[in-house]
Amino acid sequence: MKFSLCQMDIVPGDPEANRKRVQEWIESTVQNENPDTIVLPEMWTTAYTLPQLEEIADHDGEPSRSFLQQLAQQHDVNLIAGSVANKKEDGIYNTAIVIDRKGNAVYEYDKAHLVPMLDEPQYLQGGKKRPEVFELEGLKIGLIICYDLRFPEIIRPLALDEAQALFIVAEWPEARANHWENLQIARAIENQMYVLSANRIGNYNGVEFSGRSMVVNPWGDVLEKGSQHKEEVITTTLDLEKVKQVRKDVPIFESRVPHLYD
Ligand SMILES: O=C(O)CCC(=O)C(=O)O
Repeated sequence: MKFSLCQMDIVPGDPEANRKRVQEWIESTVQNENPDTIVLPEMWTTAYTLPQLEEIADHDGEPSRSFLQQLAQQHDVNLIAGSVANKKEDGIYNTAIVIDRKGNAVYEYDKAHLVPMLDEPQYLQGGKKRPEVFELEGLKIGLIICYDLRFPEIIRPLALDEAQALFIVAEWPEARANHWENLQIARAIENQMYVLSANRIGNYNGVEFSGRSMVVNPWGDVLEKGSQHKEEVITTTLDLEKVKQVRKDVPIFESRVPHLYD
């Protein structure tokens, strides 16, 4: 399966403008790269305009879900469609959305860990469920949102449930770019799976975002890395034999001692 990771800038607080941009990104990515799956960054409808979210967040995933379903179907492409600010009954969540190429809503996940450094806990609710493995065309996938990357506790169960690739949708700041890069490599090595990420670029409210969207193989080799400042599309294919091979060569899942871990 061929994946295109969209390393975009985001217009703060203007979902309509961002939907227009995402539509253009999807159209040009399909035309230029012909991927099976396109990946978008975190909170791409609004960016981190937290005090405005009461007015501009989606309601129960709409209109983003329908907008993405229509685009996926029209362009015959799966969408790991980043995340959006999403108002539900008890507050606003940071919700990741996955749509398949037929326009089916395959999976949604509310970001579990809220970032104190960006004041998320003041404005958002943390997701109540851990991420689960879902499938796109036979590939077993885990999906997390940005700060979740710091919590191996929620990523290990995805590997134990046979995920072959972990996707990270993000707005990770430049100030902690070394954590961004090294944690992705660590998660790939310790879980012996591909790690692919789509991070935003640009600035908002004095925070510079770090780009550097990545593709890391299950051995921990960085196969692709976006630049720091430029909008770009990174396209890659995955060799699933590599997951099997690494798990065979260093059989950590057979060496685990679960009763020591509680
Ligand atoms: O963990 C970090 O340093 C950044 C996390 C973040 O920016 C986010 O989750 O949006």
